[in-house]
Amino acid sequence: MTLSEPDFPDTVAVRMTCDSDVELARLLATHAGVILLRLRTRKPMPASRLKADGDRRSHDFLTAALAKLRPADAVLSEEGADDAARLSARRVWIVDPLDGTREYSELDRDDWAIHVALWEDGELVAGAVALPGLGPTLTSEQPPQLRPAAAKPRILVSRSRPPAYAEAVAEKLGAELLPMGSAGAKAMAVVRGQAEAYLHDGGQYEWDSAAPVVVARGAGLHTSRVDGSPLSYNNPNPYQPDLLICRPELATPILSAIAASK
Ligand SMILES: Nc1ncnc2c1ncn2[C@@H]1O[C@H](COP(=O)(O)O)[C@@H](OP(=O)(O)O)[C@H]1O
Ligand SMILES: [Mg+2]
Repeated sequence: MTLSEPDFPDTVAVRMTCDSDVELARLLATHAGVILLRLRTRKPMPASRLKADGDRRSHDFLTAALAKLRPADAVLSEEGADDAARLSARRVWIVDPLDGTREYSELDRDDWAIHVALWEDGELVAGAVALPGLGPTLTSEQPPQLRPAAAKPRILVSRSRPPAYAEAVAEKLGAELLPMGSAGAKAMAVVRGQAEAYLHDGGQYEWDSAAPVVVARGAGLHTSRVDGSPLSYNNPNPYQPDLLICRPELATPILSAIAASK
């Protein structure tokens, strides 16, 4: 695969400044965001085409850049064929080239994201989530300081597929549910103090949560499955159907409410 002309100079710039894995994650996610913003604003096209082109272009950029800049590492991407070599690799980049694909194709929405995470020797060690519609790319190393929590907890859920028990959990906690697209956008809204929790159940894959989770951990948030068990990455089957990211003081109350509501 070759890099397209407008992308190549940026990749050269990345190569000159990318000794740090977290900095590389930040630069790649941010640049993929530029590619996606450009595609979205350049000329009108049907939503189905925009989604397909966005997924493909961002994936092509990320995988070509990683092949060039980290040739010894494996990659697990939502948009690529899964290569079993990742199961014996020490370092695996877990990427979602466009999370919130549906929202990306709705031109007035900004709840979509690019996820770049690095798994090394059994753990997520670095990552970045770009939010091109909103501006910032957040990383596991320099997340913003957590703001004070709202008195009435705000729990983010999928716009299209909220957990069946979400209403019951919210009622038990005296919380409100806020629908939003994209796992990365929801997780970063918790990091940025716009909500207290993100709850998902019913289906998801490792690339949907790897980068959001490592950034959220860097910010001091709780991350787990909805039964409280640890999240684990680079598994033979990357299906990981549920997720809780929340302020640490809400972990026990939310997990108890989930257990009582499921
Ligand atoms: N039930 C389900 N099964 C598989 N993937 C799901 C899912 N619910 C949500 N997801 C994925 O999780 C991400 C966030 O979803 P949502 O916006 O609904 O919260 C989306 O990723 P992509 O946009 O990368 O496909 C979506 O496809
Ligand atoms: Mg996704």
